[in-house]
Amino acid sequence: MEATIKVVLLGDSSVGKTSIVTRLKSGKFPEKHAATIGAAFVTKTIEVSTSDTSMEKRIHMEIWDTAGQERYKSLVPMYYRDANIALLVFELNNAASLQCALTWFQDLQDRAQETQVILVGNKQDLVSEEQSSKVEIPVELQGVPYVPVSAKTGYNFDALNEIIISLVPGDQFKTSKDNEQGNKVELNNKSSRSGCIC
Ligand SMILES: Nc1nc2c(ncn2[C@@H]2O[C@H](COP(=O)(O)OP(=O)(O)OP(=O)(O)O)[C@@H](O)[C@H]2O)c(=O)[nH]1
Repeated sequence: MEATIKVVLLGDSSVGKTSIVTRLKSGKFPEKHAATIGAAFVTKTIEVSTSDTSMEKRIHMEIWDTAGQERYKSLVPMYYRDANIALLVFELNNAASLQCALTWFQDLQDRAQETQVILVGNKQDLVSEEQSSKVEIPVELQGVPYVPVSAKTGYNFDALNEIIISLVPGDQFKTSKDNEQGNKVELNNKSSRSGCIC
């Protein structure tokens, strides 16, 4: 069973969106950092194994990392359009960045109601465990899954992956047979369209 989902990261500049993408993709913390220009795109496949091998799932994630700098803000809606999941990233040591995440949440509610949201508090390595679990989540975000992480140490990335997996709707999964069938339909449509044009 396979599913392809679009995941987008939103949040203030320097909260660690690119570092989270790198940690998700390769399990590493990037040595060099440069502010994202516009947006960047990577893919990552997660294998979900179960005791019944016929039920094994593969999730292909198309991950869009957006730029947090103000000058790119107007471009961001283009990237979260049609996203299945949005990671709203803030820094645990910076309360203003949580307010910025709230602004993105309100934007999504206005323009992308279908997108599922995960609130990600990054840089857990810079605060105490108590501070990261006692974050004052704004009331609007209180029903949203929340996970404190550290892109630097890898803390809680298993939990983040699990939340992502749990948010992929069952009907998004197709068997390879379904996919072949989809391709056949697509080919048939193409040939009938080309017939019309002639
Ligand atoms: N201590 C610590 N630093 C981090 C962590 N994640 C990212 N950083 C640092 O935070 C800074 C910004 O990281 P980026 O990943 O470039 O942030 P961004 O949100 O993609 O920034 P923009 O591209 O400007 O939107 C860099 O200096 C990173 O090294 C973390 O978990 N812990």
